[in-house]
Amino acid sequence: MRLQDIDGQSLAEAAKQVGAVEFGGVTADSRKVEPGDLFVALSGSKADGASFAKAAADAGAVAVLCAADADVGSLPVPVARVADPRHALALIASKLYVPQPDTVVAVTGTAGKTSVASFTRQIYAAAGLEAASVGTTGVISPKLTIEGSLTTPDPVRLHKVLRDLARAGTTHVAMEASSHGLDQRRLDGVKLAAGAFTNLGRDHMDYHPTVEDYLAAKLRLFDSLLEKGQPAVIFADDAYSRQAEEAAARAGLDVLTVGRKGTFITLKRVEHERYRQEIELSHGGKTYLVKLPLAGDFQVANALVSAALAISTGVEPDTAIQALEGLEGAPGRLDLVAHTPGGALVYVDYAHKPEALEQVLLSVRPFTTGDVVVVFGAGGDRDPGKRPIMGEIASRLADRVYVTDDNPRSEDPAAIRAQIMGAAPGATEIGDRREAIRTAIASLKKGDTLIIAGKGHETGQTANGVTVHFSDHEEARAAIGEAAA
Ligand SMILES: CC(=O)N[C@H]1[C@@H](OP(=O)(O)OP(=O)(O)OC[C@H]2O[C@@H](n3ccc(=O)[nH]c3=O)[C@H](O)[C@@H]2O)O[C@H](CO)[C@@H](O)[C@@H]1O[C@H](C)C(=O)N[C@@H](C)C(=O)N[C@H](CCC(=O)O)C(=O)O
Ligand SMILES: Nc1ncnc2c1ncn2[C@@H]1O[C@H](COP(=O)(O)OP(=O)(O)OP(=O)(O)O)[C@@H](O)[C@H]1O
Ligand SMILES: N[C@H](CCC[C@H](N)C(=O)O)C(=O)O
Ligand SMILES: [Mg+2]
Repeated sequence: MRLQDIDGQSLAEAAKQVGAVEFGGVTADSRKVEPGDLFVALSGSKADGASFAKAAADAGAVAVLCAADADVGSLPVPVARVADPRHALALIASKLYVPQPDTVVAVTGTAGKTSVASFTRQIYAAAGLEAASVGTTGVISPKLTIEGSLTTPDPVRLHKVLRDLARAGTTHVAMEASSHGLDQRRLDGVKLAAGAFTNLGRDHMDYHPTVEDYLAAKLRLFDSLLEKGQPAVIFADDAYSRQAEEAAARAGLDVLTVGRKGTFITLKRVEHERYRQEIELSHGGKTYLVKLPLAGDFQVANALVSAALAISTGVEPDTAIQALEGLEGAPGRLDLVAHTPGGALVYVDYAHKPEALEQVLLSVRPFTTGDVVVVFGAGGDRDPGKRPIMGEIASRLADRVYVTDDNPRSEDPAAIRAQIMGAAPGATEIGDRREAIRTAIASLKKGDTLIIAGKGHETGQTANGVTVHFSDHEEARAAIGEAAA
């Protein structure tokens, strides 16, 4: 491929600068260059790709693409300069690694992305379509499963995954659009059929300087990635729904709102049962009664967003809504691990940010006849501001609180716990997560509900650069066995 083969103004000038150089692949990582590749130098949070341009050329890169002001030194290969190298990288990857599945939808929001991507995949599958989801828990499809790493993979990996899925016969993909992914242009170049917004809360304040910046990154999905007239599904009952609706309307999208205030799918009534909920909703002038086999108010929101994404991309409304009755929760999202022999419920959940913790604790209260108990911590090298907020939420909404370690990464675990404990009067501090889970489980009485929050599907715990195997599911089951023995 040559740069001049790629349509679009953004690369026209660069194409002139490198001439008719042919490249067979593209990468932004000098360590992954294969002979014949185009190397794109990105200025990142830790390193400046420009300083690796020489190494890339030495490894066989045939040309280098970089920012207008990048200092790549003198190189034996042609150099092209563009205003937005991350956008260029994504665009080039999208042209090189083809085809893409016919229908790709993306969901953004602080919480619910993994769940919505999973539910939408399940609805497509129930409609008889070959479907996949791509996100925090990896790539999930009938033919290709890849363990997760980033929520939104880098553009080169993403486009290779989309190509592999398409080649394997996948026609429908639901993917997560993280704020990092949107900000870093990882999804530019994906031909999207629809987008969705779930909610906005506190997250990633170590990356985004302000909440406005964080919201703006999320809204790139609507104002930069979708095309006029395409569906924008918006959960209508969040504090930021209005802003999302306005942005989508300004971009000329087809705004479809869901929720109690929603007009595309209107939520009329919810009745909580222990592990499931009965919901009444209306769509297109018809009323539906759905038995949603999941606990948690927030799962109703996620289910409605997913149904709307499926309907707006061609699934029959009756089929999409009927499919909600068969949904399975995404792994580690309010995941019922066990009933203890003593009559308590134990859930593993991925709430690692304030609003998620608040939602999950509120969600289990209606069916908890005893105490709500929570075990949680906070990850190191991530926004420290959320720690006291989560401490306050836990002590306000749970009856017993155990503060423990999450993934301390490079931080001192005791210092992280102290920041939570300072805002959680009455909480018990147990650094060792295994011991915290055991102590919490041993304390359970009939009717209690325990939430082990923060790590969800994760199977490792990272401290001081070392990751050891650790699964909240396994630990909870082992502790229940021990308590019963
Ligand atoms: C802060 C952040 O998002 N960083 C991501 C970003 O790195 P970066 O662009 O800042 O890269 P950098 O390390 O500074 O290096 C700059 C450039 O030099 C290149 N380089 C570097 C070294 C070398 O020897 N040669 C070389 O060419 C790098 O490949 C890169 O192109 O781009 C990289 C490639 O795509 C990502 O792997 C990396 O994710 C890091 C590992 C990460 O932890 N990201 C997290 C925070 C993240 O993205 N999370 C979101 C949201 C999660 C959620 O809420 O669900 C996600 O989507 O997963
Ligand atoms: N719609 C929602 N509103 C509020 N909280 C939610 C919602 N959906 C899920 N949660 C909470 O957030 C946690 C993570 O959910 P999920 O993985 O679906 O979201 P996500 O946006 O993909 O999160 P992450 O960015 O961490 O991957 C759940 O375990 C639950 O505690
Ligand atoms: N995608 C999120 C996941 C956090 C999960 C939590 N267990 C933690 O380690 O902080 C992040 O990397 O910030
Ligand atoms: Mg996710």
